[in-house]
Amino acid sequence: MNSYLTRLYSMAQQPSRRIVGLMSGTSLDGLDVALCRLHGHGTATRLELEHFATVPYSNEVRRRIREVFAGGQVSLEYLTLLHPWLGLLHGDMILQCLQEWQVAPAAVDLVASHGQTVYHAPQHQHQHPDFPLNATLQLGDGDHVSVRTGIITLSDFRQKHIAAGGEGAPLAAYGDYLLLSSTEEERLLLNLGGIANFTYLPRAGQDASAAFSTDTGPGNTLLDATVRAHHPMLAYDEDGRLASAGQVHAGLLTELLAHPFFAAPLPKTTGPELFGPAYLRSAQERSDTLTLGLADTLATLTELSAVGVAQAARQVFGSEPALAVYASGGGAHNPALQAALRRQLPACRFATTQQLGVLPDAKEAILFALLANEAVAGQPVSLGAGRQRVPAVSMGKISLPG
Ligand SMILES: Nc1ncnc2c1ncn2[C@@H]1O[C@H](COP(=O)(O)OP(=O)(O)OP(=O)(O)O)[C@@H](O)[C@H]1O
Ligand SMILES: CC(=O)N[C@H]1[C@@H]2OC[C@@H](O2)[C@@H](O)[C@@H]1O[C@H](C)C(=O)O
Repeated sequence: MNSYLTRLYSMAQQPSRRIVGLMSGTSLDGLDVALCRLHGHGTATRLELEHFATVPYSNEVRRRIREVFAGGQVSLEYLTLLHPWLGLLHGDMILQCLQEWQVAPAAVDLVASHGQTVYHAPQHQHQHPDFPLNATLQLGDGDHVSVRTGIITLSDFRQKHIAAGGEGAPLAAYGDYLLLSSTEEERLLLNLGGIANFTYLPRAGQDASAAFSTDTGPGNTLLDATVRAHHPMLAYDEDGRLASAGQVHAGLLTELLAHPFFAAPLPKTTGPELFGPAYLRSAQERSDTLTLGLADTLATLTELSAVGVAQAARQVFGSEPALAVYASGGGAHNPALQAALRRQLPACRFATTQQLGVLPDAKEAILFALLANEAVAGQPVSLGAGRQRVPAVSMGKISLPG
């Protein structure tokens, strides 16, 4: 029998597994690397985060990803070359982290690699007549990660979710449900990444089918793109200082919110394919705000992200949602965005996932480690046939190093 399959089989029987979870998100800030020890599986899962780092992307790496990122017309050759190249880069970044943490690659059971989303195409967004289906594409080939690191690697998680009837995202519902449900309170886990999304968790032990995840609209992606356009040397508006000095422009906000995405029923997914520079420019033209100052534009985009979250919450929880909200993702570090969220959801209680023992920046990489643990040692996680088509499937393609 293939020795790697034997290894896979024996690790599935182990009481715990050491898994490196990876996430490279829509902000293109870098590769999140989370070395986790996962005990058990399913609702009995216990996770210890041993080490975490975000390995920053150089401007050159970001430039190469942007050649194909969320773009309409891209070079097929460039796309073909970038896929293995990113896999090798991610493999090297893993080895760099393990060396810094003094952990031998042989001591790691699995790598769980999300890869880099370069195009997300739910059917409601692409509406291509030839293809009545959801689709999504992540680059960073798993075989290259596996051969470069010598570690069995799971990758390309989102395809199974689509094959089983979902939109390929958000996948956070699985991890949030297994790790962060509480018997004491219902919770909203709010990821403030390039795209904002939340997971609703009923009280643990209640009807799991009520749990679901949905995107809500832009998080940081438009903020970052606008800052970069004005200050090419800046990656984002640190601590929301620029936005805090501005005023929300009501006319621009109205035009931004006029997009049908915001009124669409939940759950839904989106990406920078929709919430990109063209979307912003169109709203600026309609509201005659093309020459609006940077601070006021950023203040308005910050309010847009918060209103997107609030509108989605109101679609489910009524006009005055009064939930315990736990933020994660880079936007959790943005005081201007946090203030806008409190304005938009005054009856909610806000904290970060740090209060639940989960590092806000590590949560997405941890999710993929957990999904790999379920694929190898668990059973398909069933949240029931509730609001979100949350298919009970194992996810991830397995790459063997040899
Ligand atoms: N101190 C800060 N002040 C303001 N914004 C911040 C701060 N730190 C991080 N951010 C924002 O968070 C972003 C990175 O967040 P994160 O890593 O969660 O995004 P991502 O995972 O790439 O996105 P997605 O979840 O959509 O894939 C940065 O690009 C920036 O916009
Ligand atoms: C296609 C894709 O990569 N979607 C991401 C993106 O980033 C945030 C939001 O949009 C979420 O839907 C998803 O990632 C998280 C990890 C998820 O699947 O839950």
